[in-house]
Amino acid sequence: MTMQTAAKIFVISGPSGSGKSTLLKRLFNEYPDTFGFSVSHTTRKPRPGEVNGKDYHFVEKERMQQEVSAGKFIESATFSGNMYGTSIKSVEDVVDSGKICMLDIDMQGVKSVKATQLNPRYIFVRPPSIEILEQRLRGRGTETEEAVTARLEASKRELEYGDTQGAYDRIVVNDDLEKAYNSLKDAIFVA
Ligand SMILES: Nc1ncnc2c1ncn2[C@@H]1O[C@H](COP(=O)(O)OP(=O)(O)OP(=O)(O)O)[C@@H](O)[C@H]1O
Repeated sequence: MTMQTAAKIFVISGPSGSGKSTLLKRLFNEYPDTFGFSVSHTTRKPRPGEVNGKDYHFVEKERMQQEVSAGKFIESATFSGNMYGTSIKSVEDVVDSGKICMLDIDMQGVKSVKATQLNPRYIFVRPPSIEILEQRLRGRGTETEEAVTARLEASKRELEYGDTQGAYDRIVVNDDLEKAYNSLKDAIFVA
């Protein structure tokens, strides 16, 4: 059975630790052929086994800088000297391949997508509270104390924006995972 979706592109946003990856992982597992992620660009060198156009679009720094300046990217950032980013075209490529594109991006990315013609549906993944968000971030054990503090600080702005009228089409509260997952599917699929 093929199910109809409410859009061809979904933006999934929310504070770090709110559960975006957890929910998307479940979705991709349950519907392995329906959804896709866009392929990011990077200026770092490919690692052995990495395939250009599949793992990343590997590009020269000068070219990527030009394309970022030309507004061809939804988001871009530099980590330890290497640029990373999501181009508008990489999102369109997923749709052209017949898949529904899932974009996991932050608030700045959301604002940037809103300035494009992509016309996605916007879903906000909200933690039940800042306290629980903090517990989960610490529980994940992937961040230094400094990074946890920075993410919690950023989450305040993310939550504020999430509460802004019209910022998102749907809010998924990630308290009980099962309920949150059903609420996500409800936002994606058309009955
Ligand atoms: N409903 C839930 N109940 C309890 N724990 C949860 C729930 N959802 C997610 N978690 C846990 O919270 C942590 C953060 O979740 P996850 O990594 O999916 O967040 P994220 O929004 O993708 O974060 P980031 O933006 O940093 O990638 C993980 O350890 C995950 O297992």
